[in-house]
Amino acid sequence: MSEAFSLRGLTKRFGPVHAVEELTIEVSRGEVVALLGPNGAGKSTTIDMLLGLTRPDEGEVRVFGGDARAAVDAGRMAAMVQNGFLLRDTTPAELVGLMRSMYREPLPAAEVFERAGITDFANRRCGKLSGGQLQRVRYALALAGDPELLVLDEPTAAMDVDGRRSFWASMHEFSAGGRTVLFATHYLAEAEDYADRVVLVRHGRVVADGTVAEVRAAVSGRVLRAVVRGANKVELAALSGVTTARIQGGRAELACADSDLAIRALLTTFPDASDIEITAVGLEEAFLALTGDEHTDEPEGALR
Ligand SMILES: Nc1ncnc2c1ncn2[C@@H]1O[C@H](COP(=O)(O)OP(=O)(O)OP(=O)(O)O)[C@@H](O)[C@H]1O
Repeated sequence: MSEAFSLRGLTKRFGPVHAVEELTIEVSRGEVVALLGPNGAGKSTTIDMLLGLTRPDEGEVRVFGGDARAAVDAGRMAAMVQNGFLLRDTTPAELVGLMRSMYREPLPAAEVFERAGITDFANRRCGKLSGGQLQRVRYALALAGDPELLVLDEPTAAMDVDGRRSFWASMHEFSAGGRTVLFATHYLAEAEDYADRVVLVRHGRVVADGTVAEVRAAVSGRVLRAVVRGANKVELAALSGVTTARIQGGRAELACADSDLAIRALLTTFPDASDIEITAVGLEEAFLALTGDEHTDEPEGALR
C-alpha cells in the first residue's frame, strides 16, 4: 500500500519540556489510525508538526511524498484542530463557502452540510451554536476541500452521545472510500471502535503501535482462569507460558505470556483442572498498563 504520510524521528522541545521525542509513525493510504495517549502525551504537538504548523527541532515530515504545507495548500490534507477559532457573527454556510472557494475541486456545499450534520443550523450565527455543533462546523470545514487525508485532534470533545455516534458514522463513510484518517483521542473506546491501528504515546514517545488486538496481546497477553484442586500459587506460576498466578474465589487466575503453552502445561500437570476460561485483556487495561503508572517499565519493543 502506498504511503499517506510519515513522521520520522520527530523531536520537539518547549524549553525544558520534551513534548515529542524521536517519534516515528508511517501511515499507508486507507488506514484509520488513533493517536492515543493521556493529557500532555504530545498528541497535539505531533499533529501540529504533521500539519506544518509547528517546525520540529529534529526529524522529518512527509505527506504524500512531499511537504506538509503543499499537501494542505492542494487540499489533499485537511484538519480539525482543538478549539479552532470560528467568527461569532458568521454562519457555518458562509464559512463553508469561504473554505470551498480556496480549493479547485471542493465538495458540493450541500454534501458538506449533510456529511457533517450541520444542515439544520447552517444559516445560524456561530455565536449561537453549542460546543458540539461548533465541533461539527469545524469538521465541515475540514471536509470542504474533499481531502484524501483527514487529521483530527480530539474531534468529539464537547459532543454529546448522539453527536459522537453520527460523527463516527460520517467518518466511517469518509474512510470507506479508501481515504486516510489520523485522530488523536484519550477515549479508549473510540480508538478501539473506530481505528484499524492504535499508536499509544506517552511522554512524547511511541510506546506501542499496532492493531487493537496486537496492542492488547503485546501489553498483557491473556488471562487463563480455571478450577485447579490442590494446586498452590507457586506451582501454578512455574507453569510454562505463565507470568504470574493467584488464587481468586477458589479459582486459579493465571496471567499468560503464551496462553497456548500455559493451557498445555496446566492440563499436563493438573489433568483434573476444570471450568477453564481464557480471556483477552481489554484495551483499557493495556492503556493503563502502558500510560498509567510512571514507575512501570515499558514493554520491550513496539509492534511495528
Ligand atoms: N507552546 C507550548 N509551550 C510550552 N509547552 C508546551 C507548548 N505546547 C505544548 N506544550 C507542552 O508539551 C507537552 C505535550 O503537549 P501536547 O498538547 O502536545 O499533549 P497532548 O497529548 O495533545 O495533550 P492534551 O490531550 O491535553 O491536548 C505538555 O507537557 C505541554 O504542556
